[in-house]
Amino acid sequence: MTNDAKLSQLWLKKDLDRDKQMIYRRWSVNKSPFGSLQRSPSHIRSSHSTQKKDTSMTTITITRPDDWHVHLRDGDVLADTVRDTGRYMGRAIIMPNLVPPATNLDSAMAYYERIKAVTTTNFEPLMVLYLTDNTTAEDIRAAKASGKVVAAKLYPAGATTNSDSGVTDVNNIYPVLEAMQEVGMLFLVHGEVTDSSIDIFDREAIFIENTLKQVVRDFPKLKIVLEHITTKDAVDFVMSAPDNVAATITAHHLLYNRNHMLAGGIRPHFYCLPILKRNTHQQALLAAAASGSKKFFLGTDSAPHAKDRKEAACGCAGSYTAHAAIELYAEAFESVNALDKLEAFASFNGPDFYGLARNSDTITLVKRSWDVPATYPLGDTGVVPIRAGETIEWQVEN
Ligand SMILES: NC(=O)N[C@@H](CC(=O)O)C(=O)O
Ligand SMILES: [Zn+2]
Ligand SMILES: [Zn+2]
Repeated sequence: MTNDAKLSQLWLKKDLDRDKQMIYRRWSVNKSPFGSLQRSPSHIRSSHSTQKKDTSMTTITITRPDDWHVHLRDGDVLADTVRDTGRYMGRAIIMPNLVPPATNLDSAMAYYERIKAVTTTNFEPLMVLYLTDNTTAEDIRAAKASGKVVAAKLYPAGATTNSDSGVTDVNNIYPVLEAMQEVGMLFLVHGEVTDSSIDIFDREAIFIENTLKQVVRDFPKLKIVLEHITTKDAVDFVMSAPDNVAATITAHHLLYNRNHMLAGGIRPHFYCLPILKRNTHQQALLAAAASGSKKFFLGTDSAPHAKDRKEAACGCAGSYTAHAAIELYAEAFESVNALDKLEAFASFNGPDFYGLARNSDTITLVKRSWDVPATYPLGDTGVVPIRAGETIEWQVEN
């Protein structure tokens, strides 16, 4: 083939791709009951420019999202994490695994006040109690009555970062779960067994079999969120469970699998718990998120650790995504042609499951590549975010 012929084939392919995109866009505008997908007028687009990506003004406007699982940490890093999450998230479920953890109404409310003190937007933190073997039904009732604490979290003792004072046996908290079911407080679950003889890649699936199925059976009215699911097993379980069972999915588990973490060198910033699984599980998570099922919603599990605590002989578990949460989810949904499902996942399914009102205003995402910094400030240290030194394809308009 001559060079010219090759070139014209290339252009033809580009045009076909563009046609496909236009069809998709039209379909989205017509079919999506939520959100709108628009393109800027053609006269401000350059036609065959190599900058197509930068000048192509595909935009999506969606109801303001919430983050149903985030770690803001405490102390001098709080201003940094709250700034990132509060940039456009309406609300967030604030994980209580501080040192020491927020185990009762007083410590949760003191934490709430520290967050509010550094909040500069309309962002509203939703508080969570950290369950221990010693949590009482009375702790639950008092927390619920405050109106500020909406959930309590099960960390199996030793399962993840700052889980040492977590629950050693789910049967120890049965009276607490009884009270939660009665007063309508959500039960959030880090779903992994802690038995050291169980392979780390199997810990979620075995937790579902050995513990979660039992709790779902014993508490039919308790609202349960299986947090940060990572396996097809979890997707199948949640899909077939009754309506009181739902799950959050992180952006990094939608975008990555264990090859990204382990092939060609070990990349500690992808190390989080539950650990990234093989790509078939990633595909199952993408399918679940893109299915439109109301059972799945946005929970970033953005979990910052200082750079030197991650890049270490024994690095901490947790990945930082709050700098670009909805932007990364947009990439993930776009990768499976499901941008029309992003709004329900990010902005409707969470509040609907929690029994809270949806946000009433909107944010706009623009398809425009930007460079992610190598680090973001985190108190007097820095955190290496997901995609550090690389690009992200979507940007939120200010
Ligand atoms: N996800 C993580 O890998 N880490 C979280 C804890 C958690 O959510 O399990 C953290 O607090 O760092
Ligand atoms: Zn967890
Ligand atoms: Zn978490």
